Amino acid sequence: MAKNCVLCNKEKAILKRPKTLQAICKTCFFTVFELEIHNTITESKLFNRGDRVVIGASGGKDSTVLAYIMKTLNERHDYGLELILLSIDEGIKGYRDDSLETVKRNKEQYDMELKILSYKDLYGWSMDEIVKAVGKKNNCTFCGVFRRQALDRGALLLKAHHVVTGHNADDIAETILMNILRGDIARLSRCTDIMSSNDKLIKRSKPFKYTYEKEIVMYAYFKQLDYFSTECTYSPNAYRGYARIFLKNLEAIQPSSILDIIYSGEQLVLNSTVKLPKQSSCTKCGYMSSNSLCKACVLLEGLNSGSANQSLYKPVSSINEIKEISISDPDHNPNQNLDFTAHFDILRAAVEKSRSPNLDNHLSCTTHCGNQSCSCSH
Ligand SMILES: Nc1ncnc2c1ncn2[C@@H]1O[C@H](COP(=O)(O)OP(=O)(O)OP(=O)(O)O)[C@@H](O)[C@H]1O
Repeated sequence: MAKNCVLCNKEKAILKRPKTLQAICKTCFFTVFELEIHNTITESKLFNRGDRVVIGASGGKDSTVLAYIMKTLNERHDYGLELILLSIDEGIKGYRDDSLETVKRNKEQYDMELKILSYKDLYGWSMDEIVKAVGKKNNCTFCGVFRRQALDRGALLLKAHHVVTGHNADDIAETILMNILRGDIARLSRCTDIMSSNDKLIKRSKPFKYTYEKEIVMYAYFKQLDYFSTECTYSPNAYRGYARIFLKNLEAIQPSSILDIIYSGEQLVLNSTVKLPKQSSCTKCGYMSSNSLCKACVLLEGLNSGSANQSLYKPVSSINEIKEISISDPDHNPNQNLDFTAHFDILRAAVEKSRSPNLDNHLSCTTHCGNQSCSCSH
C-alpha cells in the first residue's frame, strides 16, 4: 500500500524526490520546488522591482519551466517584473525550427511578448552552414559563443538589462567538471556565480542554479507544460556529454553529488598570484572581451576566411595551474601529465574533502517550516 507523503502526512506519496529521495505527494512537490526557486531568487537578490527581464526561451524543458515559474512567482510574490521571451534561432533544420513553434505557443499560454533573433541575421551564418564548414566535432563552441552574445544583443534591443536562462544545477556541476578537466581557471572562477554581469549593461542570472534537472522534468510532466524534448542534432559529440555521464553516475550513487560539486566550485579561491585576463571591449563589435577581438568576432573571421577550425577554443590556462587553487591534493603531482581518470580523481578528492554542509543550505526545511535557511533542524 502506498505510504503517506513524508511532508504533509495527508496525501499519498506518488513520487520520490530526486534531490532528497523523500517520498512525497504532488502538492508538496510543487510547493517545495517553487519555494526553493523563490528562496534562491530572493536570497541572491536577483531582481529589482520594475526590471524588464528577458527569459532565454529555447522551447526545451528548462526554459519552458523557467518561463512558467517566473510568471507564477512574479504574480504570487508580486516581484513587479516585466517578463519577455527571447528566442535565438540558430538555424538548425528539424530541431530549432520545431522548438520555436513550441515557444510561439508558450507566448500565447503565458501571455508574454516574444522576440526571435536568428544567427543568420546577426552573423550571416546559420548553424547548418557552420557545421558544413567546420564539421560536427567543434560546432558547439561556435553555437555557445554566438548564442551568449545573441541573447545579450536581443536584451539590448528589447531595452531589457537582465537575461535569465534555464541553466540548472546539473548544467552548473557539469561546467565545473569541464573547467577542471580543461584547466580553465578563469572560467572555473566564475562559472558558479548565480549572477554575472559580463558587460556593465546586461546582467545574466540562473534562477535554477540549485534546481535538479530531474525535478524540472518532473515538474514539467506533472504540470503538463508544453515543451519540446528532442536533443540538438549536432550535440551528441559534445565534450560536455562525458562530464554529464560522469555526473549522472555520481548522482545515482549519491544524489547530493550535484550540489556537492557546486559547493566545491564555490569554495575554490584563486591564488592571488594567478593573473586573469582583463575585460575590455572588442575593437570590432564593441562587445565585452578580454582581447582586442571578442571570441564571436574571432570565430566569424575564421568562418569568413575559410580557416574556422584554427580560431577555436584555447584554454586560458593549463591544467597545471590547478595547483594554484585551493583544491590541490597533497598526493597529487600537478606536473604529471594527467589522463581523464586522474582529473576525475582530483575532483573526487576535492568533493570529498569539502563534504557537505551545503545540501541543507539549498533545500527547504521540508518537514516543518518550509524556509530555505531554516535552523529548526528538520
Ligand atoms: N536558442 C535559444 N534561445 C534562447 N535561449 C536559449 C536558447 N538555447 C538555450 N537557451 C537558454 O540557455 C539555457 C541553457 O541552454 P542549453 O543549451 O543548456 O539547453 P537545455 O539545458 O536543453 O535547456 P532547455 O531545456 O531550456 O532547452 C536554456 O534553458 C535557455 O534559457
